[in-house]
Amino acid sequence: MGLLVEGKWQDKWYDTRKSGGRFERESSRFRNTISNEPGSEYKPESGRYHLYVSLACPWAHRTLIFRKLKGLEPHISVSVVSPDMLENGWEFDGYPGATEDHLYSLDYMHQLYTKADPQYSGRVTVPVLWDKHSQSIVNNESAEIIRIFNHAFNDLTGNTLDFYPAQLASGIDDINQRVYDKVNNGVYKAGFATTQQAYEEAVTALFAELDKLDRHLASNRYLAGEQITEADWRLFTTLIRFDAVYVGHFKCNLQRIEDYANLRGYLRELYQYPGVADTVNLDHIKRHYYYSHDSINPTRVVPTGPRLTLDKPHGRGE
Ligand SMILES: N[C@@H](CCC(=O)N[C@@H](CS)C(=O)NCC(=O)O)C(=O)O
Repeated sequence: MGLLVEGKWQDKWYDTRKSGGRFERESSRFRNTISNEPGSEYKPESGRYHLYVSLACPWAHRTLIFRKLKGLEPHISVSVVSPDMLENGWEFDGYPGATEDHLYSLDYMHQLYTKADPQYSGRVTVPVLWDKHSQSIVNNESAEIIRIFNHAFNDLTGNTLDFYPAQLASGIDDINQRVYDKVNNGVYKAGFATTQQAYEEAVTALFAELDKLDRHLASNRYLAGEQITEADWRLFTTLIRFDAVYVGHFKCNLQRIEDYANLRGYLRELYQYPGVADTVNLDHIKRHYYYSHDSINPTRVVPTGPRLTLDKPHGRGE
């Protein structure tokens, strides 16, 4: 675990001293888009782009789901890093279910960042959407990559499924903001807190939001109403990791998703949505967190359980 400083790798854990033990996520640096607009540097073309992901990472997982549901697999290739993120950060080490770096046979993700910008300073995160033509990073912010996947390649794929429809956009944005702050990032704030107070703040806000979402799902099939949207997929990648990792490793243990009357079935339904289960790798998920964060789990022992019920009937149609 570390970061790049002016292009040089340094092995450092998150510094929470200045923020009262609170984990603060750095914003992503590469924020370009892909479009057919005149003057656009990055045009939607088959075979031109490559996605770098970890199957463990909830942010990268969003992009894999959109790649799958939007029919982009034949057009955008993928490399999968090892779940073990150790002193060199994300790497390609032959772990089962991971791949090599299909483009450049690099050993480490930080080498990809310095290929894009030799003076790069900052964290080396996944996902990364890479342009093979200019050999640069198009975007490394998952929230933007899924928006790109949602529409930019529609002419190429003929897939017009829309997970961010204009008439629901402002509602989706509001949900995303709450879910990001309290749930998606909330579990990290709880898990990486280094003071009791910072942990309690995060865990209290997290479960208040989960309670609220569970109540909402008692009378609504999905977060933004009657159709699945981006807001659901963004919540899904945290929920699928929750009982297996966040309850134990990040101490988010007031209750499990399995104990929520509505979130339980909702999670099963999204997991059972055609194609989605193929994007879920629970071995990478458990291994990454329990093995990589040795300041939280110094023995690196990965738990055997829990037994999950993701394939059981979801009952959401009723
Ligand atoms: N805002 C980014 C966050 C991505 C992110 O933080 N990914 C984690 C993995 S789950 C990572 O690569 N962390 C490495 C680090 O922080 O050094 C996004 O959503 O794309």
